[in-house]
Amino acid sequence: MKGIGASPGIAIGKVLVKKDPEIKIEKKSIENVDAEIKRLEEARKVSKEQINKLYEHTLKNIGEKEAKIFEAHSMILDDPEFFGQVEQKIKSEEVNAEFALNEVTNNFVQIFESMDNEYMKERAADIKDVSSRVIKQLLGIETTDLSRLEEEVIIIAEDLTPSDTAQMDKEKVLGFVTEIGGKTAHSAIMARTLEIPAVVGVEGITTSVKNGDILIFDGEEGNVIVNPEEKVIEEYKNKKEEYEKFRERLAELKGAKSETKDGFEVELVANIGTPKDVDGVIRNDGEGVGLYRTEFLYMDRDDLPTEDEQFEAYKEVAERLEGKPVVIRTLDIGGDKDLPYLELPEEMNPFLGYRAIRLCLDRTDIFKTQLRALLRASAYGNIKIMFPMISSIEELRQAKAILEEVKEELRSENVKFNEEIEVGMMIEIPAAAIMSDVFAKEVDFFSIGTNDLLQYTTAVDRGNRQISYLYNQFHPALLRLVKQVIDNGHKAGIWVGMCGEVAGDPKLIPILIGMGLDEFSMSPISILKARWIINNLSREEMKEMAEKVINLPTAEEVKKFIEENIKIEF
Ligand SMILES: C=C(OP(=O)(O)O)C(=O)O
Ligand SMILES: [Mg+2]
Repeated sequence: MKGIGASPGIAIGKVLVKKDPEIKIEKKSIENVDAEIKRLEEARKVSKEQINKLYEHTLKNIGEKEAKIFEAHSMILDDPEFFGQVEQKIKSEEVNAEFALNEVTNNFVQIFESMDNEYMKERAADIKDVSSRVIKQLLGIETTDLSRLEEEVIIIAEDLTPSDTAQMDKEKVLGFVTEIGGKTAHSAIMARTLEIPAVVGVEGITTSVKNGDILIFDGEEGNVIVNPEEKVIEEYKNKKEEYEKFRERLAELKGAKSETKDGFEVELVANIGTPKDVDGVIRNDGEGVGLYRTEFLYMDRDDLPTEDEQFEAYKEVAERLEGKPVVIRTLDIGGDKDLPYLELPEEMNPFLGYRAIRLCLDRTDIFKTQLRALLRASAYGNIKIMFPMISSIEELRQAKAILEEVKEELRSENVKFNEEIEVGMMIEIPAAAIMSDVFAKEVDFFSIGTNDLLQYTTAVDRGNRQISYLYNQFHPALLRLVKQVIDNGHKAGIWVGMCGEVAGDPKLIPILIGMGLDEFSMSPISILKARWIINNLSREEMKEMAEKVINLPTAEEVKKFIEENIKIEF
């Protein structure tokens, strides 16, 4: 089977299908009401222990914010109103506990879901989650608990939610394969951060394998082989060994310069989502952070993060990077990244809607709080501020004006910050790329966001599997825009980086070197390989290659040209 390679590495092992079993709840009349209530109490107690363990595991391995979800679950389990109603039903109707619990759950869920409020709808999901945990306990149904695995496995699932990936026991999970998702899906980004091999977008995988089957997959190529012959297993074992040797060789590049054979030096930096991801940046010798996606600070919680909470997170990253550059992007919410508690209106075209800088310029309370936190943290390291989704000069000027207001506020309060802080913008909307000569005069740097720039340039939804064949990073239209942005930036004397997935694409890195890109920002796990590639290139030769490539008519031809003409021996 074939999917999209989402996180490099080869996995060989036993399958564990993460499927939630079908739950059938029958109504039964019972004679001993007290015994039934006791049975419910018992199931609640075990569920409580499970949730506490999940909380501890998440707190220790992921973070406080991610653990909060289990705190909420625990509170539901302790809710006297909710469980009081369940007991009442068992008593008055003399019915079994699972039936009573299910009925009460349905009532609550219906009420919450009918409210025109995203936040309450989310709470309905929490209640369902907790209730189904207790019901499974009552029925003796086992579910796959990804944080407590008995043996090493490859996880197969329809999709993995952030809390699934958060719970995973990295020691036992050899990798995962999902039906849903593309290279930029949350689960894919998470896999790369955890450095676990993964393939996404494999249609039909959950029904074609069963627990205990042997599976092989290649997280780079996206190949998945079910129950392979001994010969194939041997072949992949060798491949895996080679890959591991390759990673060891790459490890020797720690501390080396990121420069071409003819001395063109670039910066190889990392994309991160949380302060915890800095571990991976340091482990992989990142030369800084080129994109800190601050959305995650705002997600999976019930209210906005305070200025101090944000300050602590930004400061931690800046300090741990010890003076290396840290580009922090202001809130890029909306599109596929929802914040239920903001109660954003439903939109026909969320990717073209009220989001990112548009939302921030409207909700200046949210924006200013973040800018205050960013500026305060800038006193502790080399922070640069970056605005997402800029489509017009007016937006950029407005954002900068608000930043100036906040600076003035801090000055009047005698709060220290870096007066020289660099301010840049993402180039991820075609209008910004086309106008980059104008924008370049008003910012300190550009960072090209190819994930969105490709989506908007080709009008192809980056997450839609049905048309994913059209979402092609080799599209010459994208490459022409990239070249134009780099040239315009350089003409105005500013540096140009890239933080979309293209920056870490082994086939396109040589072309970007040819175009003169200054900074490459990617998943930490891709950094050393990128350094290897760059160390083996000649800038002069790549200049010519880039020239040729942007004059080819199709993505297919671009890819073929690169494969045939740029050979890098690993
Ligand atoms: C880096 C980008 O931002 P995000 O993936 O967070 O939209 C991009 O659009 O390329
Ligand atoms: Mg983007």
